[in-house]
Amino acid sequence: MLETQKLNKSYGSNRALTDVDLKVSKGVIFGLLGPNGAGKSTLIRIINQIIDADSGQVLIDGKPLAPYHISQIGYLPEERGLYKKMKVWDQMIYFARLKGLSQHDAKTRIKNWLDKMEMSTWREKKIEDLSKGMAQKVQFISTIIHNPPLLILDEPFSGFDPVNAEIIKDQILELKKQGTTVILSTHRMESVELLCDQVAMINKSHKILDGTIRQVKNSFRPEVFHVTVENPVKEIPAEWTAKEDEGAYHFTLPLSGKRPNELLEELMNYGQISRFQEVIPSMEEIFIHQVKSTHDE
Ligand SMILES: Nc1ncnc2c1ncn2[C@@H]1O[C@H](COP(=O)(O)OP(=O)(O)OP(=O)(O)O)[C@@H](O)[C@H]1O
Repeated sequence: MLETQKLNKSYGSNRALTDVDLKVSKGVIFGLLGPNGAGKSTLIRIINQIIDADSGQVLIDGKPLAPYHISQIGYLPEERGLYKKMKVWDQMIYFARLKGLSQHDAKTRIKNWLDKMEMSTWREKKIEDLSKGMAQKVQFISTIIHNPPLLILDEPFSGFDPVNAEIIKDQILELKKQGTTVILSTHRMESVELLCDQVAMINKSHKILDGTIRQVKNSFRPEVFHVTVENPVKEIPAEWTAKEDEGAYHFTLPLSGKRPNELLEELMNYGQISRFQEVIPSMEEIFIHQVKSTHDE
């Protein structure tokens, strides 16, 4: 659906993107990750044709990025931009018409979305009278009202309480079900784990890793297992520093070159094994590890 090839961008002597190659498959939720100042917004602005890259190119469905692609992209920027004096309904009609919808389609879709987002009673309120979360909902609906095949969401959950964040999350999953490709830029790693199929991480203008969540996690497996032995029949070695709890011994062991089954077989000599579970790092742990290790270079 979207590909970037050797994208470069500098602001004066400040490099924001260095040879960034990305491939976003159709219909996936793609997490664009990276610490503050990594270059994510710059990349998003290039895809949205707000700024130009210094070199490299962006392809959408195999075609070089062009002005006609703008109508195919729904973009929720990090800095929200609504007209404070306008009423919710008028604001939405304005955005929908701007995206090329007929008056009739705009009205039908906005009504549906306001119902879905539990905002129907707010349609005559001015934006300035809304809470931050409500205004965020208005902006979210305005972003997706024209059913764009590509959605770019920059921190879509910021400003939402957990209940409303859940509503937005469900809507993003629903859009994915309908075939929308979503690029999600967020610092909330738990949302990334829940929502994303693929991720790419940018740090100091370079892409430092990418792949499916499973591939990324597999490449950071520490090859360590959590083990529990119930009522051991043999003394648990002291160096395993096991914690005892009512006859159950819990400890963590590295594979140390063995295959998991070999380790398990060895452990079975100690008694009933009620837990043998590989330690899989969270995306949060991987993020922190990667950012710190490139920082130390
Ligand atoms: N308009 C600008 N002029 C000069 N430098 C800029 C400009 N916009 C961004 N930069 C610089 O480019 C680099 C990348 O910034 P960018 O905003 O793309 O990062 P980001 O990953 O989106 O960060 P954040 O998570 O904080 O939003 C940073 O060093 C930033 O200071």
